Amino acid sequence: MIKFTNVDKIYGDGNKSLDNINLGIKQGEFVFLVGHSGAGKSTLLKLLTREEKVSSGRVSVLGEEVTKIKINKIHNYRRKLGVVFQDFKLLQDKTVFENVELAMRVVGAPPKTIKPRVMEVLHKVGIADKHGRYPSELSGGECQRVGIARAIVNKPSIIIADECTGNLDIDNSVGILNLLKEINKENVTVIMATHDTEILKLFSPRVVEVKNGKIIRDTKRDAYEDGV
Ligand SMILES: Nc1ncnc2c1ncn2[C@@H]1O[C@H](COP(=O)(O)OP(=O)(O)OP(=O)(O)O)[C@@H](O)[C@H]1O
Repeated sequence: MIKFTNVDKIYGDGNKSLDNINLGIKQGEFVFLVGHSGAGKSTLLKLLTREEKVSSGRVSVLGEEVTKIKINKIHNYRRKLGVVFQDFKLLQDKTVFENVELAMRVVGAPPKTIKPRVMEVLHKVGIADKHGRYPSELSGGECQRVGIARAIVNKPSIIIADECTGNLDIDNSVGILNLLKEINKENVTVIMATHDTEILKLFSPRVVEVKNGKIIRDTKRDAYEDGV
């Protein structure tokens, strides 16, 4: 469960980037976050990852109040999240396998579990045959598959994807979306910020629209008002 309660975010310039956000997301939901550039989508996601802190209000994730997590405990909290980036953020001097492997090493996974798990997720995202390649030897769609493999390898409860199809053509975007849908079936919450209205037509998840820091549309709000 993710819950934003009366959340405001004001950056140093004094403008309200988020204005009284109230939003509840149940475990296992797939939510598209949409809105024009500068609407506040990334800011909302950064409050979840604790890259930014709220100015007022509360954000709770999986029973934890995110703003209250001490700095030395943030890495533990972030293990519950898998983050997928628009620009992939792969290490160029490491192979596909090594990029995903590193995500397991940094959380101290038992060494003998690493290889089988990395290969398992590379199979899942359809890129196992390219495990020895470097990112420069992959297409954009393939790079994003590696990005997703890295995000899921530690079995997060929540996937946060900020414009993760932003650098891809429509075919590759559909492939990535289908992959996220598959992952979502395993009760992983997926929150995906996107500009891409074509993608929204492909299936009907919950759509939350942000404008000038406020939620102006939530296709499932009625259904959730009582529960959250
Ligand atoms: N670090 C920052 N310092 C000051 N203002 C910021 C900062 N980050 C974002 N903003 C402002 O907050 C508002 C919301 O930005 P945000 O990046 O959340 O929008 P967005 O909806 O993700 O846009 P885009 O689709 O272009 O990525 C904008 O007015 C932006 O200029």
